[in-house]
Amino acid sequence: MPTQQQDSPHGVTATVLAPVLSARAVLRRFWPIARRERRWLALGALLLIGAAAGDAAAIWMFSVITDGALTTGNLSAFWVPALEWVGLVVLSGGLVFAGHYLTARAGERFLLRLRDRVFAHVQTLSPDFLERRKHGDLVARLTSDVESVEALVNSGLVEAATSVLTVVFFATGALLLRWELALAAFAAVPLFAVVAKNFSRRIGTVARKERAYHGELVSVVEEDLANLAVTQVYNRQDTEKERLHRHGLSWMSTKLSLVKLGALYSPSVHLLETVCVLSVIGLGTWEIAQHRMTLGQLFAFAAFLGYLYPPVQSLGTLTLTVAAASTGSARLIELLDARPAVTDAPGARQLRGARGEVRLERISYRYPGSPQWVLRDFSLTVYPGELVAVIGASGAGKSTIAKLLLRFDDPVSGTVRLDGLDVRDLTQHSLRSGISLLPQETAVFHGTIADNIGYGRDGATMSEIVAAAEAADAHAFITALPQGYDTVIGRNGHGVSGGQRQRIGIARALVADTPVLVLDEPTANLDELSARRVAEPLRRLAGGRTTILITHDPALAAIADRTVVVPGGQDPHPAGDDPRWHAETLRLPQVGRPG
Ligand SMILES: Nc1ncnc2c1ncn2[C@@H]1O[C@H](COP(=O)(O)OP(=O)(O)OP(=O)(O)O)[C@@H](O)[C@H]1O
Repeated sequence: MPTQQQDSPHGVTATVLAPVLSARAVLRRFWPIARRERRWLALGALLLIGAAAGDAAAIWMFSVITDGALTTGNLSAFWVPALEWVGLVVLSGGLVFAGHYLTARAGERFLLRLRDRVFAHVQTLSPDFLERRKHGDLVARLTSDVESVEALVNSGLVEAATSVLTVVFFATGALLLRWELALAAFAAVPLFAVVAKNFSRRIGTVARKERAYHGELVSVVEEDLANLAVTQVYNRQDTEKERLHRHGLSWMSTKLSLVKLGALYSPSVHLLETVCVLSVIGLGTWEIAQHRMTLGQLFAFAAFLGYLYPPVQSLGTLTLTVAAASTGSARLIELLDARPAVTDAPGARQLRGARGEVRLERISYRYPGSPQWVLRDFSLTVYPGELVAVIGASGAGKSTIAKLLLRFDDPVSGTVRLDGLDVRDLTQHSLRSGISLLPQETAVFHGTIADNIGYGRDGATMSEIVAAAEAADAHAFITALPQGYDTVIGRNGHGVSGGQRQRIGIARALVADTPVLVLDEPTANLDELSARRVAEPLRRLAGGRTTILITHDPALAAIADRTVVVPGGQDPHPAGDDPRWHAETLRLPQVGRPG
């Protein structure tokens, strides 16, 4: 299935529309998720159908009052049917209320479950897969596309059921009153169907464009907000404003096309409806003149038709809902069908109490879709408690080693072992419970500093958080903040410096307290002073743990027990011309415990 957007090598984004799916395909795929809601949907639909039956009976009362009281002037014939009529209105009002509430509740619960399910699936996908996507487009899929599926699977189905049965009630009423006239009126129904089909086809095409443009717009907003500082530094506000405006214009024009089609649909159907009702009144007048019908019956007949056409119209509108839902569903299915790069093997084992021996055995790896080998026959053993610096040219594959160890993907050949166990035989959850990763820039969530440090381990206590912050040399700066550990930091670590953010990351890793630690260029984004300040906490963090320290910084590499070079990459010398790299360090063996 094609993706919604594809980036050309030149960075120009082409919009690729979602494929067309039939209503049946959408239902087959998503109906199982509505399983728990089915009885509530059925009950809601039954109540709404009951309300429609109440309305049909009320119309009958109208005919009784017209013929019994109105045309004869007999007031005593008015009260009983009038009271019955009021009773019916109260009853169907109650049924409408309960029916709408139940179906809406079922719809919302379906929405919640579908969104949870899609998000849970997204969490199984590799970070590389998600990085290739535009985040804004993923956001659109998890929000508005999920809603469009709900509109079909729940509300749509209930509407279809109630509309069909409502049509049956009012059609039966009309047939019972005067079947010849009723058949003449029904002759118009195929006309409604033709109009609805025509509109739904056109709306379907525009809706697919609208969804795609919406995804693009959300992506641009997301990217612009994330990169606001760069925009301001390079004075590119106008460029970004113009870009957002352009995407906004595309979305606006497709939305207006949708509105135009929707707005044209209603009057077209209304015109059709008026012509039908007038033809029936004309025919009915003739029937009255022939004494085959009373005035009350003609009024009731016209009322039945008045109630009959709206559900016919809403069945037509439903085809428009299907068109929109088809687009949203296709985009969700594309995401749901994306297979995770790795899954737990059947019978995968739990890793418990790891000692922390890491062994890469003749690993070869290339990224999916890339012809280029990143690692060829690469081997490395890191013994429990050992701190090994991994260096190499840019692009040599150092970070790739970290990804393979954390099992974001599996090597094409070779084996990654933890404590002698092939990581493919372990559950991903238990494997990752044994390894912490400290990247170039610590990711922070919108929340307090305490929450961000405690993120390392579910259930971490405040005293553990404070102890970790002390060991990470973060306690002093945290307590100097007016709110201390309760200071809220934004998603981008707003309010704390790069070095402080890394120390929060170190504290988080200390809280996690895993036997294996991967430090992926932890000082790369820091100035020399901050980098030096972080070195000691890093040493404390690494103490007693198996640590792989990926770095370009010779001073930081000096804290390692030994250094390993990853061959390849773009730079002929792993550390450039920096004389601080000790030639002998670079020649240390890659496999085997150092003497
Ligand atoms: N998701 C990806 N898809 C395709 N190729 C990738 C991906 N990530 C990295 N690469 C490529 O794999 C190679 C190794 O990347 P990696 O990030 O492991 O290098 P590195 O040694 O850590 O580099 P640096 O020191 O610059 O961080 C590079 O050529 C890179 O372009």
